[in-house]
Formats: sequence, C-alpha cells, structure tokens
Amino acid sequence: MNKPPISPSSAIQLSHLNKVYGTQKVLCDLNIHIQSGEFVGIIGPNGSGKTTLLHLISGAVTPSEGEVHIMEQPLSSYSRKALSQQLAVLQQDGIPAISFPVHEVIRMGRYPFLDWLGRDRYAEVEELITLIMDRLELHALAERPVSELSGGQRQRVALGKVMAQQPAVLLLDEPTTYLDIRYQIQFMELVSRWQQEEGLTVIAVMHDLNLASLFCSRLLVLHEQNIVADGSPHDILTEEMVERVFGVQASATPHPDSGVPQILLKRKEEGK
Ligand SMILES: Nc1ncnc2c1ncn2[C@@H]1O[C@H](COP(=O)(O)OP(=O)(O)OP(=O)(O)O)[C@@H](O)[C@H]1O
Repeated sequence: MNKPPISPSSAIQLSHLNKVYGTQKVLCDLNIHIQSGEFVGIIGPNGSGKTTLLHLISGAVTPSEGEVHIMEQPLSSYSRKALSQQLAVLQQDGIPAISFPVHEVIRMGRYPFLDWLGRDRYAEVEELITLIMDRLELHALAERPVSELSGGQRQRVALGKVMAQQPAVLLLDEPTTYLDIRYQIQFMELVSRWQQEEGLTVIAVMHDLNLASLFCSRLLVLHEQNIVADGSPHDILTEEMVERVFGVQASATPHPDSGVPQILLKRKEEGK
C-alpha cells in the first residue's frame, strides 16, 4: 500500500483510514491532509461519521485500519500528556456543571504542562490566564461556580480552558449547538481570532452550513463513508451538493459582505 507523503507543514495526516463498528462500516479509506493554520469544517448528514472522524484524530477511537499523524508524528507514539500538549478537544457541551470557580477551570487547561510537583513549566502562566480572561470577557465571572453559569457562558469558559492548554490543533464537535445566534457568532469570532493570531489549526464539525461558510477556509463533506467533496466554501456549498448529500432543496446565495455562499432552505411544494 502506497503511503501519501507527509508534507513538512502537516498538522494532521490521515492515511487509508477505516473505521468499522461491529459489521457497520462507518469510514472507508479516508486520506486527508490538513496543513498547520487551516480552519477546516467537517459537514455531512446525521450518522455520516463526523464525530467518529474527530475521535479518530483525537485518539479517543482506534482506527480499524490506517494511520493518523499529528504534527508529523504517529498518533500512537504520543503519551496522553504529550498529546494534550499538541491537541485540544471541545465538545458541544464544553464542560459539565461543576462547582469549581471559573478561574480555576481555566487553569485546569494547564494540566498537561505541570511537572510532578504541580509547577507549570511556562514562566508567564499568570499573564496567559489574565490575557485569556480579558479576551473572553470572563473577569466578572471569575469567582462564580461554573454550575451557576448559562450554557453560553459555560461554553466561553470551556474555550478559555482549551486556550490555556495552548494546543497546536483544536478539534471542535458542533461547538455552537446550544448557543443563541449572538453567542454562536461570538464563539466563532473568538476561535477565528485565535486561529489567525497564533496559527492554530482548527477542525470543526459543523451542522450550520452558513456559519461554516462564514468561518472555515476549507470544507470536507462526509457522506456514504467517505469524503465526497473537499474545497473552499465557494466550491463546496452549492445547491447541487446540498440536494445530493442532505436530500434538501436549497438556494445558494452570496453573502452581501464577504460573498461567501449562504444556503437558503426551500420548503417542499404542496402535493409533491
Ligand atoms: N461507539 C459506537 N458503537 C457502535 N456504533 C457507533 C459508535 N459510535 C458511532 N457509531 C455509529 O457510527 C455511525 C456514525 O456516527 P457518528 O456519531 O460518527 O456520526 P455523525 O456524523 O457525527 O452524526 P450526527 O450528525 O448525528 O452527530 C452511526 O451509524 C453511529 O450509530
């Protein structure tokens, strides 16, 4: 089997990746290369394997066949702690409703960098925590237990915790599902600013095609166990793709500011 070459700026390389659950093939011979600094959205219908793909990248799920490389090293060669120094995962319900105060939860992101005496090997950790609290406007909430926060506030704290982790790669699994439109945009803007300023690589499973189009530079479409389309939102978000992959009639129209495609859903006509 020929292995695809690993480029020097490779953040993630998936080679001939297969995943089977019991007798069900979920992902079949996936080959994906993601460069450092890309903002990639994974879209596709329910059950198409998006979360499974993220879990394969994070090591939470083992491939049935094939290989995953993170920052040019085989995933299997990382210890748990070493992997946490490179890669962070944020789920749709970021952190549970625990009673710890916000500032402590942000600090928990530093866990992979503590030595055996609990000392942080990064000298400027206090400045880092303050910067994160500033950027996410969390100072007013610093002493509040996370259990008392709203879903939107909690997701901001979850983002702060992964920012404190300072990963090279951030995996997001439908991170805006429980957020209202203001917090959806705010969350995506924060991730986007972090990605642009620090060269972070972001891979986000997204159900909202319009939000994905606004923020991702590249979209991967998962359907029938494989990537059926890979390209810029402009190339990917077409009426034809939405009908073929999601079975829905839609109209694609350019965004009035940026020109990226936005999808307007059509109702089924009466009697059809
Ligand atoms: N641990 C598991 N054991 C068995 N089957 C699983 C397991 N996890 C996922 N699957 C199956 O794999 C398929 C893909 O699931 P996955 O959650 O990856 O899809 P998805 O695209 O993220 O779906 P959704 O959009 O609904 O969140 C589904 O048919 C699911 O039932």
